[in-house]
Amino acid sequence: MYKLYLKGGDIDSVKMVKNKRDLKSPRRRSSLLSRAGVRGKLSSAKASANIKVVVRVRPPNEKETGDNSRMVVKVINDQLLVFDPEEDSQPFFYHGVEQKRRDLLKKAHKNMKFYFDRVYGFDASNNDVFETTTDSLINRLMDGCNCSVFVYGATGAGKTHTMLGHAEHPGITFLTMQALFEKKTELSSERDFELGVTYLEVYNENVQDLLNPGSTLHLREDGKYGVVVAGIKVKRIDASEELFEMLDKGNKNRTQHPTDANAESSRSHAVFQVYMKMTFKTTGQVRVAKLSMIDLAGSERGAATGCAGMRFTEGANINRSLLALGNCINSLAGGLKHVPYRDSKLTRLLKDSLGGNCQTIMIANISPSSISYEDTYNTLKYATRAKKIKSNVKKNVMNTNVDVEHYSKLVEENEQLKLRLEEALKNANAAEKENNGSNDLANVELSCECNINSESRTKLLDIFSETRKLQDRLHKLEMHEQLLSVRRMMKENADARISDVCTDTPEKTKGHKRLGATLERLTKNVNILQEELSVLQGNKKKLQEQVTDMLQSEPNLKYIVDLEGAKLNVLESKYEVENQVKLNEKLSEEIRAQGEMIDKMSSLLRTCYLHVKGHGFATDTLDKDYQTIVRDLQGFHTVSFHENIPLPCSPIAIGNSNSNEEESRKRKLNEGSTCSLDSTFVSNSVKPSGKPALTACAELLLTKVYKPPAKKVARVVPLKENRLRKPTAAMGTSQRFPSARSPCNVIPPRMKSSRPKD
Ligand SMILES: Nc1ncnc2c1ncn2[C@@H]1O[C@H](COP(=O)(O)OP(=O)(O)OP(=O)(O)O)[C@@H](O)[C@H]1O
Repeated sequence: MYKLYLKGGDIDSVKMVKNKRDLKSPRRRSSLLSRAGVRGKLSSAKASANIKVVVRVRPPNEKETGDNSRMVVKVINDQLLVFDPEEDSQPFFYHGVEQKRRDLLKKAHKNMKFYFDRVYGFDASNNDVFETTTDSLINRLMDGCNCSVFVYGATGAGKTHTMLGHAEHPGITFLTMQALFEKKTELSSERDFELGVTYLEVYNENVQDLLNPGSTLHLREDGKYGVVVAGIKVKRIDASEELFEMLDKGNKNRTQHPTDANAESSRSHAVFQVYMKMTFKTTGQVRVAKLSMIDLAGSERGAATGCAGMRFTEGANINRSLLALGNCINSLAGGLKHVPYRDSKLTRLLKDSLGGNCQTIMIANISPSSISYEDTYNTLKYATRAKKIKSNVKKNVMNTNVDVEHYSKLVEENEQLKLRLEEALKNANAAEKENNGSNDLANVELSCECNINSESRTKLLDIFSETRKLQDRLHKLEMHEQLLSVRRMMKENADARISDVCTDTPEKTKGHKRLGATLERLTKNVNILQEELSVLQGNKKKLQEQVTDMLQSEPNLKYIVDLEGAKLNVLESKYEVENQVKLNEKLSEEIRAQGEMIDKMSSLLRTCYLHVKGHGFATDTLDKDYQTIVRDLQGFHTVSFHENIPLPCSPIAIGNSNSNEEESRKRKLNEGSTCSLDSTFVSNSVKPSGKPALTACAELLLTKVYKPPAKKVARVVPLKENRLRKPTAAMGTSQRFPSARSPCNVIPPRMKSSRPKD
């Protein structure tokens, strides 16, 4: 029988479980064991493609060391653990005779073997976890790749301890940021860095900013960073020391309630994100990267927390979003095309961490005690499924204006090189003609001491001609794919808008279906194009290899290779610029359309607000939210690092609003404490007065800020008199429909003046 020799001892009796049949068939068991052995060796080679999954077993707490519980997790080595191991066999007597078989009255142990990229036992510190997980992400971030870490597990399993820790044992968030700052200092001579952080929670399907608590925030798709939270304030930090205080402050705002399992149970999903922009000082190349660190709420069953009422509903909501997360993990692991990210806010937020352009690490926390038997088992199964997810990591290198300039320079240089080489070849031809009176190119090359075989030359030129054709096709496909991806992103945004604006109406369902179908089609087309692209890239590579081989055997061909290579470079640069121009056109169109839509929405919002206010139904929160939107329309929408917005933000004049809140906001901006790094709709031109120019809709709202109507004395009107008249054709429009422009004229006097509470 196959045996596994591992550091922790001989474990050939342990099962590697895939499905229930594995437990029954000895043949399948042994084959699984051998496969497991192979997998152990291969895992590191595949780690970059798959989500890295690690498991941390926390030490038992006081309650768990009592008599009523036993340890159900045994760490065998740093990649393997056994769940519910068989206990050392105790002699079992029946009628005074020792039995060979075990006590049949006792429940069978699962004795399941689980492999992960890493397993941490009781002794592992936060620093150990950091060194073997997130430390490796720093270099990926510097390359411009998005990275995510999320901790998963039941309540009290040690998620917050791992993620945040405390002053003596800082968690991986702090340790990672510390390492990030060290790297930043190391690279500061070659790159300029801009760094901003956000900290938010998803509680009962609402997203809240933990650093600036206020109204609920919405999610949006962003071309650069994936899913971002619209309107969230990005806080600039310059040193890791500021971080602990900031996280502590954010944590105090986090929704926590004691449960039976944990006195300080976090009942929300907390997401800490770092946005980083790096500009290379020499080339001007820009890289952006996002690091997300997510502390998920407990995945326990309702019974484990002993919760009822509100807490039970809360638990149900937590489980719903974790269920959605589980469904996404299942779809991704199964390689399905449709992944239900939209089922919850949590999965929308984690979309790019799970299935997108992101290097992801999942840390599953478990308790070793039999008290948490079911939860631990579920967590281990969840983590095993997550291991199958593959992510697509690529570098976020932006083609900024600087890059376009760079390309134009390259085009120019290549053009010159091409001319020079053509000139050289012409001269060589002419010289050869003079000498031999022959037009034979082989002789021409002889004259310039190249000694090129004409057959090789023809072959080489054929290869280059083939490469040019491929290049042309590649360019067309790339352009198509790029535009399709942008369209897909826009459709996703439209889908998000429908979800936010409409209630569950047939129109919404219809709209959703339509958009869903378009999205599916676009995704399919993008995938087809990507496949074709990779085939073409492969062909191009083969041609390049052929050229390299020829060069090796005939170094004299170098002249031709240089000339043809230069031609190709020119072509490539031209295509790059063309792609960029097309993309810019498309994005400008989208921005224009969005601007128009915002104008319309602002107008409608104003009308609605005036009506609500006029009827006396406006609550303080509504007033505040309205003023916030007015301010936001000046240009704080999504998260991005805009070229013209300095960090920390320069003071921004806020139209004619002079409320206290406005003052405090200006003060904050002056201090540079918080900073919205974005400006999707901000107009960059600064008026001579130093005030930034506002968008049309912001101007509209600011100039027409609601002025409350003169107080009307409530008039008791006899019911008959107050009855609404049926509209007739003879009536003017203003009589039939309340006018948005003159709300006070049509608002009937209120019988009772009572301000509604929030
Ligand atoms: N590896 C560890 N070493 C020592 N103590 C730990 C470890 N992991 C967790 N603990 C302790 O266990 C308790 C519960 O941990 P923690 O609050 O991190 O759980 P949690 O999974 O975040 O729970 P919840 O989901 O309810 O917030 C804390 O008192 C914590 O200090």
